[in-house]
Amino acid sequence: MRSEHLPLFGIEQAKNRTVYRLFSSSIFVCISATWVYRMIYVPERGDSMRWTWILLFAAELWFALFWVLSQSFRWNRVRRYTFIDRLSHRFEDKLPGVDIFVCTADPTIEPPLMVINTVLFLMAYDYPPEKLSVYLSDDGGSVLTFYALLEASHFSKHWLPFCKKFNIEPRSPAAYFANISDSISQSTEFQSIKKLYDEMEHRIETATKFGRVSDEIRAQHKGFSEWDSVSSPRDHQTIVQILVDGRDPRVLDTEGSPLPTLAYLSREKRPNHHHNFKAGSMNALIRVSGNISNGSIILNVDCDMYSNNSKSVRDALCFLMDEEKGHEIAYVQYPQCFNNVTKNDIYGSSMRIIREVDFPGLDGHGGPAYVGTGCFHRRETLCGNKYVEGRKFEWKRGFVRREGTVSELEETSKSLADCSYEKGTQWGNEMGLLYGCPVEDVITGLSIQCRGWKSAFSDQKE
Ligand SMILES: O=c1ccn([C@@H]2O[C@H](COP(=O)(O)OP(=O)(O)O[C@H]3O[C@H](CO)[C@@H](O)[C@H](O)[C@H]3O)[C@@H](O)[C@H]2O)c(=O)[nH]1
Ligand SMILES: [Mn+2]
Repeated sequence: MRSEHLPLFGIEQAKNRTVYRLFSSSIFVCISATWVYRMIYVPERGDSMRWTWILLFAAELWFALFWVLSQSFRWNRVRRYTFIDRLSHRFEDKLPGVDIFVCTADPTIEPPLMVINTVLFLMAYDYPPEKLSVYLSDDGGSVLTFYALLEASHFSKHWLPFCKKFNIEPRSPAAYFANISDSISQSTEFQSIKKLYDEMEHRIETATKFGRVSDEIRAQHKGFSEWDSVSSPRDHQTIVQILVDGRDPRVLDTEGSPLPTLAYLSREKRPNHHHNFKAGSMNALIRVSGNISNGSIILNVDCDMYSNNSKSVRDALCFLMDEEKGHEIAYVQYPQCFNNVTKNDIYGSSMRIIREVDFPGLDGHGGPAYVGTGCFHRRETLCGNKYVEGRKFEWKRGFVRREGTVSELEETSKSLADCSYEKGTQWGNEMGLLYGCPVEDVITGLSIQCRGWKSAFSDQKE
């Protein structure tokens, strides 16, 4: 086979599939045994226990139906693997633009320092920076979050070269500094980056503690003036600020490499207008990013996350860009893990079951649900496109830069995030994330699958 025909990803049976099937069958035998027991020992007519017995039997049948349905998608567990080197070899200069959305809603529950740690690992992804844009949506409309993001834009000029030079993982500064070996912590480069981080942390914590940003800091950026007219988090105009313009040849990190674009968005909020929670902010992000960078791939993460693999973007693209099967896949979902579960996971390992059993199983049947974070979408499919058999995506167009100065882009973006923009449109219904459901992510994923698309689950742990 010529190298351009080698697939970018493969699928294999998950490990221990037979063991799981044996386990599952043994449970089915036990369930059947309880039915036999219920049928043999039904109390006689007139016995007061008779109806209780029959009702219990009905409940057990109902439970068994639920159990059989859930086994049906656990039966064919699969595992996917990718060939990132083939992707780089064939597509390095045609890689698409990737727009990354981070959502935050409240500076007290979601401290600005945590939010910018998420932003910083995203900026440090191993991907051409001129094709990467990170957007922070702040539903809290908080000047503290904006200030922290401004600090992050300065710190990223040191952090990104550090990550690249030492090839570190994970690239969230807080997570990285929390698990450091003694040998690394002796190096001068480590000590100087740690010092910069600690100083930034101190400034952000101070501002957070006092709940305001000093006039001295306010003078550093024109964006702060937007807060002069903000009366409350639930009543303010749209704020769009591009903090790093990746197109600007003068904006470079300390090693002279370009930086990813970084933008802050706080959509308009009015007391009499329903804002539709995260789905509403995601839809505003889709439109605003479309006006600024218009990447054809969208990654969405919650503000309290980090990725443990800096190559995730490339990994996801192996699925979406594969010439043979990629055009069927609408989104690639990654698993979630939690750092703060108890040692023995007393919550019944439910997240482990999703990661190791349910999602690999769903992946063998057309793909997993979209769970709201760690998911790469195609912009087109998120905006309502239907799957058309035989239609392939054109990557050769690659990446088109938007024209216009930063202030022009900010100005034209504002109306896209206004309360009135969606009136009389299909946003929240046929386009973007769906409204009206507390799990907007799951129903959005299902509606994408109902339009004919498949999805993929990628879990790169070994
Ligand atoms: O009005 C809102 C409310 C929430 N969020 C953000 O949405 C994310 C998820 O909200 P959270 O309250 O943390 O919900 P969880 O239950 O922890 O999140 C899971 O479940 C949600 C609903 O299914 C998904 O949206 C999330 O991605 C998924 O991680 C967070 O980053 C929030 O900042 C907003 O941007 N605006
Ligand atoms: Mn959460």
